[in-house]
Amino acid sequence: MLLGVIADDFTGAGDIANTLAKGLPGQGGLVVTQYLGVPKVKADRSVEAGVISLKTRSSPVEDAVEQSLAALEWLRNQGCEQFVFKYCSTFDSTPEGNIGPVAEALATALGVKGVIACPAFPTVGRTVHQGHLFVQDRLLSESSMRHHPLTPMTDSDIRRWLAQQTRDPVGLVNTEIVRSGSGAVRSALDAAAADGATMVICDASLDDDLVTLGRAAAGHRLITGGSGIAIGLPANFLRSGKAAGAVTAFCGVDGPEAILAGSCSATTRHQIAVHAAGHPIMALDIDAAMAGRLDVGAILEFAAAHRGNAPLIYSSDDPLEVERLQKRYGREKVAETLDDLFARTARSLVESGVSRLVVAGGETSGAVAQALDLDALSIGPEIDPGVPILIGGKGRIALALKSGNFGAPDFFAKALKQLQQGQMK
Ligand SMILES: Nc1ncnc2c1ncn2[C@@H]1O[C@H](COP(=O)(O)OP(=O)(O)OP(=O)(O)O)[C@@H](O)[C@H]1O
Ligand SMILES: O=C(O)[C@@H](O)C(=O)CO
Repeated sequence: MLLGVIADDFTGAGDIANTLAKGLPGQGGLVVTQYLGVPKVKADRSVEAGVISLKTRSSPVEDAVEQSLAALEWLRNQGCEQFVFKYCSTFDSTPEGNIGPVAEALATALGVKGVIACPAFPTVGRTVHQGHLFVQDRLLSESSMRHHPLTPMTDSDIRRWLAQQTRDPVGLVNTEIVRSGSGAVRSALDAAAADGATMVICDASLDDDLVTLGRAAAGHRLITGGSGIAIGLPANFLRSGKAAGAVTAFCGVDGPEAILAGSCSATTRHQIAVHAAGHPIMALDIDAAMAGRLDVGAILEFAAAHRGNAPLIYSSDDPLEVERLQKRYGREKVAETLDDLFARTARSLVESGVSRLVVAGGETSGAVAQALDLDALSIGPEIDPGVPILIGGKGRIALALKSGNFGAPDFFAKALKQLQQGQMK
């Protein structure tokens, strides 16, 4: 294994696994495996990039640091020479963490400073200018991320946001330097390190900027960012002859299906509305769930009754209703109860024969994937930007774990079809 990725959520892990497997057009990517949690056994020797999915984005800081260091240790033991800490392209975090504390702990363990921090993912409209993060044509703090249930993003100046979470000062490499080439970026990172910065926000608004950053990162022990930061990394390993690259055949999975949505993002709620126009949907009663009165049996009956017609079960709601529930029961308690509900539902669905499962939301996907005990997933073709088909488990389950904000309006129906049909990549 050459490259090790520590991802702070499960959908983000799939996102970067997809980027590494694809590589640059015409150049190809790496042989990638996505692990669910820190594996207990050694990796297969064929794996060139290992992506460890953690569920640490919203966990207490100390837990996030401990789990990330455990992941680093395992990846080091597999021989990795470079490590990526993958977080969200909308920089999901709170003033306490977890991006800053985890990144500084990894940097200390690896003995490095002047580390790239770049959440940009231009394909889905996330760009960084003078250290400010944009979602399409809006500043992050003016996008729907302002109302995120767990990590409301109220400051677009991610240098200032990150500085609240870090011990060391945070540096900036702006667009002018990035457009001057990888040599200029390397010098700027060295200068920031000499000034004491561990984390250095790097501007990027085009894939070409990310390719430049990727080239500048060749030989760096640690890189941090969204999946975009990985665009240029496979080429470094292919160019040096260390990696042979990936050619993978993928066959679809034919079997019963279900869709679970816990994301409350505007994108997911729109996708649910589009799906509802032609398919059965079931809204979960959160008050009943909080009172322990929500029966998984009723969800299974709904899924079984609508087998073949893409049944969707969701908790997703608008910001006002989310706020009401969080005020009434407490944010953590709601998240814990819904994670548990989705986990039990997914396990029962798979036990009842479901073998194609689409899940919306990083926390929700984490709860589901952990409940299914899948260990390692292979990466299939991309459904929409940032969302690959994933295959795993003894019974061969096909999954699409969708980040809350990703996917076209008709994502749910399209994903189920692609999980079934498969295609060569
Ligand atoms: N009706 C609801 N009321 C309150 N909270 C909810 C409701 N439905 C879901 N939630 C909470 O919202 C959170 C959604 O997080 P999740 O990571 O699954 O989606 P997301 O943040 O949109 O996705 P991503 O992390 O991929 O961007 C979960 O913690 C879930 O418990
Ligand atoms: O970077 C992103 O936006 C996604 O991969 C993600 O992490 C959402 O959970």
